[in-house]
Amino acid sequence: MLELKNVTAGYDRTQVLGGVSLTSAENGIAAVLGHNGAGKTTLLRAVVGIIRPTGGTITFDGEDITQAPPNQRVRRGMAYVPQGQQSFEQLSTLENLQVVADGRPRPRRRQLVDQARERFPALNEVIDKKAGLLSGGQRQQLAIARALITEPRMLILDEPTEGIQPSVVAEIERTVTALAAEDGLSVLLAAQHVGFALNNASKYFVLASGRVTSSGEGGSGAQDEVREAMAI
Ligand SMILES: Nc1ncnc2c1ncn2[C@@H]1O[C@H](COP(=O)(O)OP(=O)(O)OP(=O)(O)O)[C@@H](O)[C@H]1O
Repeated sequence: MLELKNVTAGYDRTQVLGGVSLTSAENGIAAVLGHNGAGKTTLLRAVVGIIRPTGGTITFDGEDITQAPPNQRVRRGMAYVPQGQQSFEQLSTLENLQVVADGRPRPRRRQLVDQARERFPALNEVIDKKAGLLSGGQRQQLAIARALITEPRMLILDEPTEGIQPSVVAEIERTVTALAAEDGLSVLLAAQHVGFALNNASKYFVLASGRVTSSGEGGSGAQDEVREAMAI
């Protein structure tokens, strides 16, 4: 579905990605693993079009989208949840969901909001609370729920469980796994911590200094190789 070939990208004169090639997992999770500063966020930004590659190609469903603007990528079915759980802080949880639903065809809006709430039942407990008053875990769930309302085919998550309390982490992990397994979403997940991302991934890519240094099939069997590649 998503394929990167030899992608180089960075900021002004700083090259961060030094020629990255990878392919996503069809109906599964592709995990991009790497330490702080390895280039994971930069890679996801290039995928969603926030920064343009300086070289290489990105194709999505066989179409070259290397230079396509972000809105075109969204229309093609990408949904990006950046690190930091952004939402409208002054709006309630429900209003945050409805704002996204307003961009969908009218007859589907209600159903899309309901489905997102079913995926993240914890949101129902804070449905009228302002998003700015939610916990980090609740905000992360809201951010993913908002992304789901756009009915994506590919969900792109940047460190979705970073800095979140462990009980909520497990819930987010369960839901992300279910979205891939049951809803057939392709998930591209950037993570620093190997455990969940690797165990539930169909494939993994270790990124170090903007290059893929190790890749293979996911699952617990790959732990040793990944830990060695990441020197942990
Ligand atoms: N807006 C920017 N302008 C210039 N350099 C940047 C910018 N954003 C990131 N960088 C640099 O790019 C490199 C890779 O950062 P990136 O955020 O992609 O890594 P990461 O693997 O996602 O790490 P983290 O987990 O800390 O976000 C770092 O050296 C960082 O300083």
